[in-house]
Amino acid sequence: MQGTVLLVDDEQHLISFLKKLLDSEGYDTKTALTGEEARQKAALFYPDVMVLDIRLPDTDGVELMRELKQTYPHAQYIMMTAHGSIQTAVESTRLGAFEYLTKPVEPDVLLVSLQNAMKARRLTEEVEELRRKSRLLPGSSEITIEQYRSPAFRMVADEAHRATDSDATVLLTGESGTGKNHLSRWIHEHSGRADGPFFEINCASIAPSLVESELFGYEPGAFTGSQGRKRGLLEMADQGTLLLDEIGDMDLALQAKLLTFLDTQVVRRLGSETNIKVNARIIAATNQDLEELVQEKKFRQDLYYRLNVLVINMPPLRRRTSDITILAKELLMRLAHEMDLKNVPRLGPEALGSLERYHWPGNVREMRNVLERSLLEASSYDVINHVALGPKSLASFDLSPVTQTDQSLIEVRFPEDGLNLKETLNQLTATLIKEALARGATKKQAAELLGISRHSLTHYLKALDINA
Ligand SMILES: Nc1ncnc2c1ncn2[C@@H]1O[C@H](COP(=O)(O)OP(=O)(O)OP(=O)(O)O)[C@@H](O)[C@H]1O
Repeated sequence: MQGTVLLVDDEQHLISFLKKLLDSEGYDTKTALTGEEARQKAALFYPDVMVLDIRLPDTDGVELMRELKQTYPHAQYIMMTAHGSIQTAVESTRLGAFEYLTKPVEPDVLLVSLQNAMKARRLTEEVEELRRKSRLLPGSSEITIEQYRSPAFRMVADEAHRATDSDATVLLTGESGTGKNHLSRWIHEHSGRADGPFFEINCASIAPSLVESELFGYEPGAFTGSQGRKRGLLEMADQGTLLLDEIGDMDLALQAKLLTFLDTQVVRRLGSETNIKVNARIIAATNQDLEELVQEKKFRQDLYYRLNVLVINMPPLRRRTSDITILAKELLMRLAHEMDLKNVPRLGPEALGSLERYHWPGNVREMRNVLERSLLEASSYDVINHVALGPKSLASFDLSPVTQTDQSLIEVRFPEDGLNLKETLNQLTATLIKEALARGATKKQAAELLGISRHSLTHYLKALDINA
């Protein structure tokens, strides 16, 4: 389809003739005989281009354009005028009309004008999209997940590939900063919807009532203070993807509305009776335990089941130690780009060792911050020899089971005569390493089980005096 056009003129025969002409050229053509009808049709169909007669029975065409432009600023407007009102038509271009045509309108002239207006319409959309992308994530089109080799992340990559092959709703879980948002973009950009829009909303950072109007949109007067008309993100994400970040924080009443949307793919703006069919893929993300929230009655069970179809669990960075070198390179590349550096800095062996030994409570986000700080503090931008890790480095050691399937707990015996943190953690590290050596046939496998590099394993064996 070429796009949606709204023709507004009170001459019924002219409108019928033009509609036939435009339909045959592949446009989705809507018509209106009055200003009031034009307002209603515009609200229903969001035309890309509106062709307005300057003289309408109930309103002045230029006034109508000025009004519509406020609600639909991205649409393009073509004015039609009889000879006597050319001055007014010229004035309309000053107010933002794309062009004016004099009556009787030549079909070819109208078609060329429409084609150009459609092009301009698409261009504004593309510029908007580019602006949005560059604001959100520089170089987002280069997101890659193939380079990460840790077993924990390979599982993620496999699931992500599965997600690109379907339109199913995806649930991304995992600690804060593990890259859920990042992965959702990858899924979008590698799915059949890559040419469609990607939008996101964080359900925790704005008030529940606002989340609802952002998602579903509204009509004038839908609630106190609502002015104008707004399309919701679900509508805007048509043919694309919408990320609902922090879904665990979504209000219960809104959860019910979301569930209805997922079942029907139909949206109704607040204050409207009209159903709008939307084809948007939903990715939901959370760092909370939704099952626990269901038990606490803070999350609807039916919605949980509905979301729990294609679940991708992002592993914390401390379980992806063998990815650290590559991830650090990737982050440095992005930082260098953002800081306009000529070369991408390298990491010295000592700095890399520190990154691998650290436990990353804030995950990838923390690593990015650490590298940024180190870059700012570095004396040269060629090699970073030192990374400035936070004081939390050891205190945040993860005591939960190493794999999801392995539910066995590790007991820590606290010394009676004091709680020496370093000693306790060393004891725990040694226990884990011995267990990994017993389970893995080779040192390489043991290192993989532990999620660390062979180099780090050798370091620990030596430092903790373990006989392999
Ligand atoms: N593979 C990656 N390569 C480069 N940067 C990454 C990667 N993964 C995550 N990041 C960066 O790390 C930061 C945190 O990632 P992201 O926002 O995706 O995490 P999140 O899990 O969605 O966090 P939260 O739960 O707090 O919303 C972002 O700056 C993101 O660009």
